[in-house]
Amino acid sequence: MGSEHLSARPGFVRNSMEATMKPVLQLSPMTCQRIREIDQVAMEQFQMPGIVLMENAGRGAAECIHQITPDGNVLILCGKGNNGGDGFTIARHLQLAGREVTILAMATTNELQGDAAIQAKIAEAAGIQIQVIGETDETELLSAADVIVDGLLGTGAKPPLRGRYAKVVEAANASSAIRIALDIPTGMNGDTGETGEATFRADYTLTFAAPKVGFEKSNATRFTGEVHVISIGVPLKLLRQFSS
Ligand SMILES: NC(=O)C1=CN([C@@H]2O[C@H](COP(=O)(O)OP(=O)(O)OC[C@H]3O[C@@H](n4cnc5c(N)ncnc54)[C@H](O)[C@@H]3O)[C@@H](O)[C@H]2O)[C@@H](O)CC1
Ligand SMILES: [K+]
Repeated sequence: MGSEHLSARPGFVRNSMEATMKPVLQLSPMTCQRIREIDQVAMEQFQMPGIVLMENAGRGAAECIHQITPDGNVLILCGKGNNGGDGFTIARHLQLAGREVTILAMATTNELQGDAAIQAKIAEAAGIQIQVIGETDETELLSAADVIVDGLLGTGAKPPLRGRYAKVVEAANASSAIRIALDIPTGMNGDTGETGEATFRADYTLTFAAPKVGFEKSNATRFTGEVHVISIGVPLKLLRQFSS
């Protein structure tokens, strides 16, 4: 029986956000350092490899993006670290959901390391279109996008933005696309909420594990937009250790 008949059956749970499980415990806002301790404890005490955390983060963020913007083409900006790794992961899950996805990477795949390099290689093998900054007309890509996802910098970076990051952020802000930031809007200090001259102005920020304390500072919401917390799949016992 084709799937089209399934959805006609009463009570059929459509494959939507409601079907996604949410942790029973929401963590209060934390500093970037405290968040990185969660990742460390998850890896060292709970034997969770970093790539598993990244896969959970990326899949959860992709589901949320697909819910917020059910259609339109998606341009994912990927930095050189694990924030970029999340972007490569998201690309695969959105493609799987039938979305048209393009990646604009700040570095070539062989310049990446660790979990980000793994996710980038998987995206390459999956045939996802990856354009590298400087080797493509990024303004054309940015102006053609319906949705722009900011996977440039997360908890591992502090403004002011170096190199081409500021130019890409300003071009993204000038576009008419819906803007979604991963973890922290690039250009914002996650602990203080301070923003440099170039800060990604997000309509939504999908932040991992817990909100960042900087999001509560004055005028931070101008750059975070609506904040959604995305689970990275760490055990409830770990969340309990970190909930004040
Ligand atoms: N296992 C984990 O640690 C997980 C981390 N996650 C993601 O990983 C992110 C943290 O990743 P990283 O620690 O690799 O750091 P980021 O990816 O935030 O940034 C680090 C990279 O940015 C560059 N950089 C730093 N400051 C800069 C500046 N001012 N201008 C330009 N470039 C700058 C650094 O050279 C480095 O290449 C989180 O924000 C989250 O998105 C999630 O995947 C959840 C799991
Ligand atoms: K970001």
